[in-house]
Amino acid sequence: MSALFTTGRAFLSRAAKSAAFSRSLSGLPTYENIIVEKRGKNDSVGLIQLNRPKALNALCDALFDDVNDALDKLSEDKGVGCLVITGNEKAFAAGADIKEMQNKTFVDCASGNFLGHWGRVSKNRKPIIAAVNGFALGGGCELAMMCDIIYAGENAHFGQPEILLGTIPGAGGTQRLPRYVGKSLAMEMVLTGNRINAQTALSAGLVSKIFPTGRLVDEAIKTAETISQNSQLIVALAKESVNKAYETTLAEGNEFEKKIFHATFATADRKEGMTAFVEKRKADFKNN
Ligand SMILES: CC(C)=CC(=O)SCCNC(=O)CCNC(=O)[C@H](O)C(C)(C)COP(=O)(O)OP(=O)(O)OC[C@H]1O[C@@H](n2cnc3c(N)ncnc32)[C@H](O)[C@@H]1OP(=O)(O)O
Repeated sequence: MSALFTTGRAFLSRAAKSAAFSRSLSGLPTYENIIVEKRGKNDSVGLIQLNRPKALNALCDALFDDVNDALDKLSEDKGVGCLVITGNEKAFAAGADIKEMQNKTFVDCASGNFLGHWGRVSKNRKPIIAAVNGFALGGGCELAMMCDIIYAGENAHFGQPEILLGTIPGAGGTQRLPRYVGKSLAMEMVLTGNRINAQTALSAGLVSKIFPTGRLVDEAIKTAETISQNSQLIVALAKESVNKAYETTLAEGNEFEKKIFHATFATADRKEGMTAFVEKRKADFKNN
């Protein structure tokens, strides 16, 4: 399988430059601005690599359409249990495409719901890990925060520099960043445009682990593989329940959790998990 992937990768990077939405050797579509592969044991991890290196992966509309389409395809794939989004070693993403935004008017933004389609990332039912090397600025930082777990490479830098462009974060930065790092640091970042490095991001709780730059993606894939071995059904419920903590009161969140917890007892996977423990064997989840 790994030989096929090597071939597939070489093919993808050439194909990605030519026709968008054609089919690759692995059966996944190829895109103009991203590379999509399946990795890990049994192809259980969907890897999306942002691929506009000359523009430091600036998030133009077309790139985000590619990301949304790939997420849809990977979500429909029953063999894929977890997704990883990454960039390259210099940049995860340097933000929304400033050149594309430069001449937009208020009417363009409001009538076209500018950036509205970005929010689909956070609505995906499968868990998503952001593997961030280099710059994660503006929309890049916001994209990482839409994911469920953020791992950073040692050279990662996070920031919300929109203030320096005369605007404010528009894809969740003012809402998610304070929830991750607290009000004071979030305010400092949003009001000054200053960046934080990987170490600060770790101590502030924005990322959960730091890895050497060259190992980051493999480590993210390893965690994604571990998640993929669990019941996809229960993983989706667990993700929904954790995310509730950011959207509701403690009392409502606890109520929601209890209902979901009780609901797991209606699944075959809950029965299998507990039976496997008692029988001292590995659980064989069927996602039902
Ligand atoms: C979501 C919302 C609401 C807002 C946003 O995200 S606004 C954007 C926020 N991001 C930024 O303000 C970062 C902008 N970029 C930079 O400050 C720098 O590029 C850098 C510090 C990340 C890296 O500097 P470096 O000197 O290493 O590289 P550059 O020569 O500046 O860039 C290389 C190449 O990439 C183009 N680039 C970089 N970022 C963007 C961007 N966000 N949009 C469009 N293009 C971008 C840059 O223009 C240059 O290309 P050219 O040489 O062809 O101009």
